[in-house]
Amino acid sequence: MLSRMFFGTPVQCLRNELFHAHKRALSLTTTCRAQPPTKPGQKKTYLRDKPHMNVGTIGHVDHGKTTLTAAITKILSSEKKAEFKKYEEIDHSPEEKRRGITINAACVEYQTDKRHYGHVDCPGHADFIKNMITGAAQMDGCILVVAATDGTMPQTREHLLLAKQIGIKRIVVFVNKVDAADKEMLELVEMEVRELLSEFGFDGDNAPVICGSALNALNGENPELGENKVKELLDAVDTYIEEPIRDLDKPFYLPIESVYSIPGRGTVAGGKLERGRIKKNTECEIVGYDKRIKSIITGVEMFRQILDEAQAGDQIGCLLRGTKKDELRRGMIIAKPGEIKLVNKIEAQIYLLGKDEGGRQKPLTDYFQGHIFCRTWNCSGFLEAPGREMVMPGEDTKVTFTLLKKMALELGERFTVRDGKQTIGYGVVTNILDAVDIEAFEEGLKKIKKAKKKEREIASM
Ligand SMILES: Nc1nc2c(ncn2[C@@H]2O[C@H](COP(=O)(O)OP(=O)(O)OP(=O)(O)O)[C@@H](O)[C@H]2O)c(=O)[nH]1
Ligand SMILES: [Mg+2]
Repeated sequence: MLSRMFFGTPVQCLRNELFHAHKRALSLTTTCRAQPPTKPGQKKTYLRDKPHMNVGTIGHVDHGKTTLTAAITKILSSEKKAEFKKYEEIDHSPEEKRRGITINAACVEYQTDKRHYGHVDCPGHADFIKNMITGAAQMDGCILVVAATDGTMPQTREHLLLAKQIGIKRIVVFVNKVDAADKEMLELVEMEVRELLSEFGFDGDNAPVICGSALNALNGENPELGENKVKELLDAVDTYIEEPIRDLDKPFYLPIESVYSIPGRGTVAGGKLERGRIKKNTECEIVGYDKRIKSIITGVEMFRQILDEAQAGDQIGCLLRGTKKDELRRGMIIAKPGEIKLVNKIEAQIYLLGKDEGGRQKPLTDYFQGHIFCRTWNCSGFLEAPGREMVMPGEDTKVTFTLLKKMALELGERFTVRDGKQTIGYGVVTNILDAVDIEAFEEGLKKIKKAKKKEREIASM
């Protein structure tokens, strides 16, 4: 039934549309684990015979994350455990840009003997950190790529900080470009990476560090540095990155990562199911950015295959009945109706990064306007630090945040604070406060700012 709804016989063109839409939103690739379709044109059903995990490549710009991702799929494709994804297919295509979606973290699918993986290739440039936050938010563990020719760089640090902040516990390191590096540098780079891991609270002493060449692996050259090292890396990922305990028994909770529409069929929202299970024909509510929208999930898919039941940890697309694409946006949450409280005022403990950690030069004062990034959403808000004149870089303190929109935000959730393009701190929600009227708050704020200006003018007379 579902396959007919998604791909009924009159809709050959929609199959293509869905294929591209999936490629765009979830970049779904292989079908190697699927049960074969029973009728031509029918979609395959996902076969859940191994644990599914989400990993990805992080690291400084140009250190070889996309090359490594392509090399992994190439090597596993020879064992029919992946479909080879060329470098150009993984990197952000003009198609993606033409369709007007933000440059997205690409996701490929592969499997080892032990596990089935969704792998996010995060863009490395600082401008793309916003997308890195949403892409990385889906990972259970990461592969940190560090070029032996450069060693650790500013974005190596920033990605490690974000990885820590979104709760990643274990990281496997791939020291790349060994083919082009001075051999004496290798030991130094390995030491430097281990130190950096420890500095950010990872187990720098025991994290596996594999030194190789993604380019050699991709080009089928020099197997000692290429293919063999990529296999070693995959073994390390299989053994060192632990399977997270999934919250299967809680009500479902799906932060939306991407939204697209299939003409004539409906709207599909994609993302990682954080908690619970979803079956088709489940009632849901889509909440966030001041909105609550009722809908019914009429179909669920993962990697272009139908799911009888999605489980926490799965990277899925949900077909939503009667919901328009324009009503939805990345960052909203699909949840059980009535389950989610919309919040615009919180108390939080924040840590403001010091100057030497890439943070602000100046202290923060009351009513500083920053941007909060949490799960897949981001929203502007005003910070107040009760009882304090200012918060210095390098300090941690209790603050309140008033957000401009009502969002799904829970006690204990972690978030990043950014000032423009700069990450300036991170925090954890310690209390949910009653929602405030934002218009009245902004009016009040104008008056306070005016009064403060006057005070300064009088003081300088
Ligand atoms: N010599 C050598 N070059 C490599 C290796 N891996 C990647 N490169 C080259 O390094 C450049 C950057 O590689 P990418 O894979 O695009 O790097 P990236 O980390 O994905 O870059 P961003 O996504 O822009 O951050 C390309 O020219 C690659 O061909 C390697 O193992 N050896
Ligand atoms: Mg890349």
